[in-house]
Amino acid sequence: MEQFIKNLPKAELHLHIEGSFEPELMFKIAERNQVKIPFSSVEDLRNAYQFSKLQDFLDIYYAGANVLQTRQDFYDLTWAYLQKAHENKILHTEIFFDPQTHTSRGVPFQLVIEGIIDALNNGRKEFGVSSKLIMSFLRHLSEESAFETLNEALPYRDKIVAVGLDSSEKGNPPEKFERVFDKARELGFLTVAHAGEEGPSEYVWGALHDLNVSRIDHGNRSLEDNDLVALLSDEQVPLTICPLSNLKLQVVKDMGEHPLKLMLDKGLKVTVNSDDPAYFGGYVNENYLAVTKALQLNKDHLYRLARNSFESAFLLPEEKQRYLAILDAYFHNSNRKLSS
Ligand SMILES: Nc1ncnc2[nH]cnc12
Ligand SMILES: [Zn+2]
Repeated sequence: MEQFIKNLPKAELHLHIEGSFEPELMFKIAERNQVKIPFSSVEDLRNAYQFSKLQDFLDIYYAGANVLQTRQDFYDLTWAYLQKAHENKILHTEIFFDPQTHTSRGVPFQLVIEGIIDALNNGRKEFGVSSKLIMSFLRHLSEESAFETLNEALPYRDKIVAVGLDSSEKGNPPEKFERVFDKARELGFLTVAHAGEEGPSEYVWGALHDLNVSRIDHGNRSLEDNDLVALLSDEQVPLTICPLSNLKLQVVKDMGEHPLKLMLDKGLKVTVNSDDPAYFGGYVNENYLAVTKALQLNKDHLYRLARNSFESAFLLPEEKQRYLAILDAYFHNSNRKLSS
């Protein structure tokens, strides 16, 4: 099964580029920029990655991002992820970036996005990995700050497919950003939002109704509301599920209790993603493998998850068809080998 997952063609739809910042690269860039990290070694830093809730992680994640200062830094960060993506048989990836994490420290928006875009272009050229960029607003900050960020993005309108919403969920409901999301949609951006990770199922309703999202990031707590489950299933709203993230942030206590299989059984459009792989112990294949082992998933489940990932991507219908044909060929070939 490990081999089947390793070579399974897939898309990744929930990946924070700042969350792919591996300690080794963090130390290298810190040295280059002459910034001090309050840890004596890579191991020391990794040992600090013990979280009991989302906020524990966010505190260390924002501290780590402080090291990033130049266009080259953002290039190196994104390039390192794309190499992992290619190794994980990701054919298409949709990457979140959090501009406010950087602009609030005086790092210009332009330098952040241009470093990322350079690497994405190179990933397309070197690996054939296609990509989209999603600009995420930090929900613990104000509506005004989100509007400022949206304005800064305007020169890059054609490079950003969607806006998203992340950071501290509890106490920062989707409706806080209703007007910014209205404006973003008016400007032609698609919308997504983190909802129902730690926050209640009401936030998933809010993301759907107030922010008009095309996908829900996480959405685990949707299961607490049967009417919501019915709507998500009827409308086939994609959920970008992140199993290792859920375990590390104690959204689930044990992988055996992860609701992913239940969600599939309820007809929800579930995808598997890595969220912040440098902090949560694995890239997308490790996420597939962890749920496969803990929930006894079979190849049909895995095919369904990979299929959902392409179907839920912000790609043109003909691009999706091309990827789905690659996936189908892989799946049929692997079944043929099995029966011969
Ligand atoms: N899992 C997560 N939830 C909310 N905000 C995030 N930012 C990065 N990862 C996140
Ligand atoms: Zn996330």
